[in-house]
This record gives sequence, structure tokens and C-alpha cells, in this order.
Amino acid sequence: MSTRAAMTQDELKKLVGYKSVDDHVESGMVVGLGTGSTAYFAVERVGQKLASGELKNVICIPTSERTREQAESLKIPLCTLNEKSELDVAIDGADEVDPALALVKGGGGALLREKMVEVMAKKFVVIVDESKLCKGLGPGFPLPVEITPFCHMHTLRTIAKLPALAGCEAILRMGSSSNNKIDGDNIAVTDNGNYIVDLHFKSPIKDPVAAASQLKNCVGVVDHGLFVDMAYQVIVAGSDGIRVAGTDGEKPWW
Ligand SMILES: O=C[C@H](O)[C@H](O)[C@H](O)COP(=O)(O)O
Repeated sequence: MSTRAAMTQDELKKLVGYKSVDDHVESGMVVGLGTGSTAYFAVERVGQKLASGELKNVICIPTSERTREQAESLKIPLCTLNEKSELDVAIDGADEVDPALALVKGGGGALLREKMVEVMAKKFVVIVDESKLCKGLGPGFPLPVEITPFCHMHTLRTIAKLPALAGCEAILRMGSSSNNKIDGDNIAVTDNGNYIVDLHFKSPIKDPVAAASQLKNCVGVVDHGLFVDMAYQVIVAGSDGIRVAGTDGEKPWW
């Protein structure tokens, strides 16, 4: 049995988190910091390298309050998109990655800030363990959609009827099912004060581009967890070790 085969999922996440920083972050850069249990290790690595002096003059933009808190605890210099709109690189995890490197994100409810930051990065580097790889987006992980609280059940019903999302079951995210805050009715509330609807699919979303466009055009939807045509590279850790798909890497193999 190889050493890698014995690794836990957390150890795999740490491997890709550290590699993403070692490969892509240099002194003087503006860096987007993702959210979640995989991005956690990339943030940790940036903090380590700044503390040791291996990295200098790096400024980071966090994609959630959780990540901001972690970065502050590591004394990582931070700013927002208001101060700096152009990022050299952004690093984040994903809930699903298909062979076109389209992603589902937002399992932790951070999708809006993640998308706002990551779309502005010259390189958006995605870090996952191999359990996130899929042939088609949808059935493996519910697609999160951030909606405004005003008349949220109306928006939920409207989303469920969109043609490109046919067959999905739309479920309002409650407090116990995420890391988000909770309002008086036990509904999960994002960092932006919005709600999340999770779309459950039995079969893959046929056309993620059409689904993304229809969701974006739906009044009441703030944004959604489909990240299409954004990933520069996906770093994957699995029992065979680390493999890289996308620009400067291999053709997706799954
Ligand atoms: O809202 C959360 C983010 O989109 C995360 O990046 C995503 O859910 C992956 O998280 P994890 O690395 O914890 O699986």
C-alpha cells in the first residue's frame, strides 16, 4: 500500500492547499483567499510563509467572514475589492468539478463573495481531493443559490420552474445544514444577509451555461454556485498523489 493511500481526506486537503500557495503565490501579489475546509490550508500556508519571511508584501482578499477571521489570526494583511480590484491569483475549494472544469460551489454559503473575488483574479486555482471530481454537475452535491430574503418562497418556486433546472427539488437551507448564521426562524443566513436555496438533482445538469444564465436572470436571485469558465487550474489530491488539470496541467482525466 502506498503512503498516499493511507492519507485521510484532511491530509489530502492540506497537500493541495499547501501546493497551491507554493506554486502560485509570490511576494508582492494580491491574493484571493477562498472559504471552506480545503481553502483553510491555503490560508494557513500563506500565513506560515509571511511569518517566516519567505513571502513579503502579499495582500489578501478574504471571501467570507470565517476566512477573514482565520487570516487575521495569522496576521495576514487584508484588503477588500473596494481597495484592489485586480488579483494575481485566487485559491479556493469546490464541491464538484466536471471535466470542463466547471464547478459547483457554495456548500458553506460563501458563493457570492467567492465569485466576486475569484472572477477578478488573473488565475483562479481550484484545490480539491478526488472525491469532488464528477462526470456531470448536480447529482453529487446540491447546487446552492443565494436569494434575497424578501418573498423567498416565491423566488424558490420560480427557480424550481426554470427550464434548464427541470427536475430539481429546491430546498431552503436551514441553520443546521451549513456554517452560516441562523435567523429567528432557523433559516441559514449568509454573510450578506441573504438566504440559500439548495437545488437537488437526480441526474446531471444538461447545460450548466444555460442553467447559470437562467438563474442569473431570475429576479430575487443574488447569485448561484455554478462557476463556469473560471478555473485556470484544478489541483487534485488522491490515492495516486497530486495531479493538476487545466492550464499548465493535464487534460481532465475523469
Ligand atoms: O461556500 C463554500 C465554498 O464554496 C467552498 O469552497 C466549498 O463548499 C468547498 O468546501 P470544502 O473545501 O470544505 O469542501
